[in-house]
Amino acid sequence: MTTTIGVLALQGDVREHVHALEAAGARAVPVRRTRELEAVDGLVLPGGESTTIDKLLRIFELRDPVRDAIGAGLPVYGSCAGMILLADRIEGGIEDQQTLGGLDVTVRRNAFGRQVDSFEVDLALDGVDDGPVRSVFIRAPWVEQAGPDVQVLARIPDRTVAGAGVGEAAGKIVAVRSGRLLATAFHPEVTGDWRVHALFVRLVTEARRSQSGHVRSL
Ligand SMILES: NC(=O)CC[C@H](N)C(=O)O
Repeated sequence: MTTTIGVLALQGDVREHVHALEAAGARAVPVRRTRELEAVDGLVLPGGESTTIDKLLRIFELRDPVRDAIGAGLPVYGSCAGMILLADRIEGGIEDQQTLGGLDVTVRRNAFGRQVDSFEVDLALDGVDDGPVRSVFIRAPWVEQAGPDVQVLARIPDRTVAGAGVGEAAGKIVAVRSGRLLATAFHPEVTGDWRVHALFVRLVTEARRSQSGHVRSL
């Protein structure tokens, strides 16, 4: 059976993730309702605006169901705003901004500066073979602090990039994994290189297999 992955479709670049997931071999469906959430093997939280997605999650009454699903072990990949939503702690959020949480990291929102400070860079990513990944940062966060169980997959290289505050950015963590949660500060869905999505599809497929194995062994 094909792995089905939902893309939270409240705001952000939903279409790009649907396309990337399908190119990486999964079936991809938009998720706006609880019953749609219940039908997926994994979920992508897209790039966009974390403050808006946070508000819409509450309006659509999806915040608690998504939090519960994460707590129950649903594999989730967050890209940019999605990384912010997965973080347990946030710096630079607006008043009352909440995250879904699950990932033991502190993210700094808009860490690289403003929209004009957006940039691209080639990153070596742990778990992704065949060379560096072209990584697009658009008003991106970085991970300020990661807990002991969080695996760092990529950091900003020393020689770097255009834009304000970049000296400070060298060495910052921009991709992490913890159990079934994966997050990148950048947007692999816009580059035509589907290796990060393929990594997530593998993670979801393995989680599904180990679950059905578990059910069989009961
Ligand atoms: N490209 C993005 O997803 C930008 C994230 C945005 N700055 C936020 O705070 O949500």
